[in-house]
Amino acid sequence: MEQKPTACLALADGTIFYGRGFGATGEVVAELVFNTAMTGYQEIMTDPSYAAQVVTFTFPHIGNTGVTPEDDEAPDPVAAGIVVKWDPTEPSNWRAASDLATWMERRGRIGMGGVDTRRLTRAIRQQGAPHVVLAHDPEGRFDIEAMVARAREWPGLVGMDLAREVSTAQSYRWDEGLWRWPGTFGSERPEKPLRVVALDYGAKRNILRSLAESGADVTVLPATATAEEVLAHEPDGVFLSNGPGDPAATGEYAVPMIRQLLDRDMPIFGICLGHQMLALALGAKTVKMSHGHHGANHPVRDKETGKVEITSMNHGFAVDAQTLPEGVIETHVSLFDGSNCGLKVADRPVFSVQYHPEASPGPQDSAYLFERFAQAMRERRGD
Ligand SMILES: NC(=O)CC[C@H](N)C(=O)O
Repeated sequence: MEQKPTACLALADGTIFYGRGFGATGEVVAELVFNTAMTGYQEIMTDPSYAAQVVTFTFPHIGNTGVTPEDDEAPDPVAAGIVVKWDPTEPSNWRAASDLATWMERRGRIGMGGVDTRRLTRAIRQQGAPHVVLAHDPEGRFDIEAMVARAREWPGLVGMDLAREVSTAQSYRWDEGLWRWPGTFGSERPEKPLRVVALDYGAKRNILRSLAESGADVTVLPATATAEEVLAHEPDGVFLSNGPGDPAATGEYAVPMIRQLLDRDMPIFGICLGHQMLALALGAKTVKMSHGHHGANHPVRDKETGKVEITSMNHGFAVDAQTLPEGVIETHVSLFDGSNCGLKVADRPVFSVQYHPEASPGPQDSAYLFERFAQAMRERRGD
């Protein structure tokens, strides 16, 4: 006998997908994106950049390795829900502290299995990332009309400021301990660590970890910190993190703050949302992409060396390279669609990338960027 569907995904254009629910019950409205990574579902779901987004994975087996707190990029999953091909099975992994469905249930995240994710991904590619309602009800009661209407009425991510919502409320020192993640200088702290202020717009832990591994003492400040508050820490450099939502919607706090930092000779490094906000502060514009880039094997060309990096990506907005002002150089481009993937300010230690060099999940080709930032700070300090 056919099982009654216990989960339902309604797209704003009226397309309906049915499946089996797992994780939490309830309903969420969000943007739907597809991610092509074959591993790293936990890092993806806990990446705060996925706020207000439901993720469908093109890889069919999600949940096989369970979840472990060590792989969290934030204390809780942030993606609004996930849609997968096969129902998650019992994990087969000695590191697993929980299975995916139980973890999602405890943390209020909805999952839906048994979906033709190829068809769904094709729909996303054709129409752009759609607005959707994802619902899980063990009784299988779905008010389809109301769900479609809710998806239609949802305003979407353009103009949505989410960075300050997911940011830390209090400043803190990143102190996970290098003994746990020995990096380029082993388990020893450097004698005179570089002082980095990291603005948290939804920062992933592995970015803070990577900064620490490159020899930095990292202080994390809330998204709305002022330039005075940043400079009060006497940093050797300032890091602008990844994060959710529309970069242009941070124009009231982040962009003017970054402009003030640019007036100093301060080394600045930005990743993803940080890259986009830096571009805005420099006078460029950002645009919403059709369905964005979400995966762990995106090729990017370094325009200066010609070298190709395989990168991890997660973004739905992009910097419009045509709008970069004089003196700001495009350093990296996507080999998928030619979109901007990096910039630097000529003759200044200010640079940023659209992709994720912290490789969590994903390849480590771009780890050199953390060292480049450290080098820029050492030079400025005269080490
Ligand atoms: N990972 C990120 O920082 C994403 C940046 C921005 N929210 C975007 O979708 O483009």
